[in-house]
Amino acid sequence: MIIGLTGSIASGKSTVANMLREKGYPIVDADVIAREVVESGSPLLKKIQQTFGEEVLREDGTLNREQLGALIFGDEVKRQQLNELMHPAIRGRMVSQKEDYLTQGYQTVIMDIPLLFESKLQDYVEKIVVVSVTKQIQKQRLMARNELTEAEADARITSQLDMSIKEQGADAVIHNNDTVEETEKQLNAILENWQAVPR
Ligand SMILES: CC(C)(COP(=O)(O)OP(=O)(O)OC[C@H]1O[C@@H](n2cnc3c(N)ncnc32)[C@H](O)[C@@H]1O)[C@@H](O)C(=O)NCCC(=O)NCCS
Ligand SMILES: Nc1ncnc2c1ncn2[C@@H]1O[C@H](COP(=O)(O)OP(=O)(O)OP(=O)(O)O)[C@@H](O)[C@H]1O
Repeated sequence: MIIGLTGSIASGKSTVANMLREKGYPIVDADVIAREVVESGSPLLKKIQQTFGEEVLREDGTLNREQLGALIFGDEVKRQQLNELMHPAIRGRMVSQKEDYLTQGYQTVIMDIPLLFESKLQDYVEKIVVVSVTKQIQKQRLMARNELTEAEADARITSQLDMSIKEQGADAVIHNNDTVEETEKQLNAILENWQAVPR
């Protein structure tokens, strides 16, 4: 079974993915792949530099993530430009990692894809779990984790689809407003219900 794990920024996807990893499920992580495809010296990083300017590179030639984030969150046109450059490469690697895990004999593969709904990737998975939080908790956790101002946090939150739309498209919703223990209980119930074993 291919399970898509999604939610909104700072809703708790990585927290849930880590629980799944500990239980032995293989995880395809779109955010990790998004870092790999722009490694220093990669053709994609060169294209990003040509599109957005020298300032998105650090002196050592690596991507300046804060700088690129400041450019694209809050500027819809630039964000779409970046998506068009990066998403085909990210999708290709996600699919090949998933195939590798299936070949290795795993019965369930988790695809952690923050933009699953925004990028219309529903057909890449069989079941969708949405990790949801209230707007207030989401903003608090995002500001704390990324050391962002309220305006910066708002720009990131509004660059994604509303949580209620994601919940409507989900096969199961995990409400991550309480303790991580409460979140894990909800996760366990879903896995049991779907009889989703790693191997
Ligand atoms: C702009 C970048 C460099 C900022 O890096 P930074 O380290 O600050 O953030 P990080 O990569 O950890 O992403 C954090 C979260 O931001 C959100 N996010 C990232 N990119 C986007 C985007 N293009 N549109 C909307 N939300 C996004 C996701 O919820 C993601 O989980 C980076 O997010 C990026 O390369 N984005 C484009 C690739 C992409 O779409 N990634 C999302 C998963 S496919
Ligand atoms: N139940 C919880 N209680 C308290 N803090 C939590 C809880 N769940 C997650 N957090 C914290 O909230 C922040 C966001 O969680 P996490 O990184 O798992 O979200 P994410 O959805 O993966 O984020 P992103 O979309 O940015 O990758 C982290 O700092 C995490 O430690």
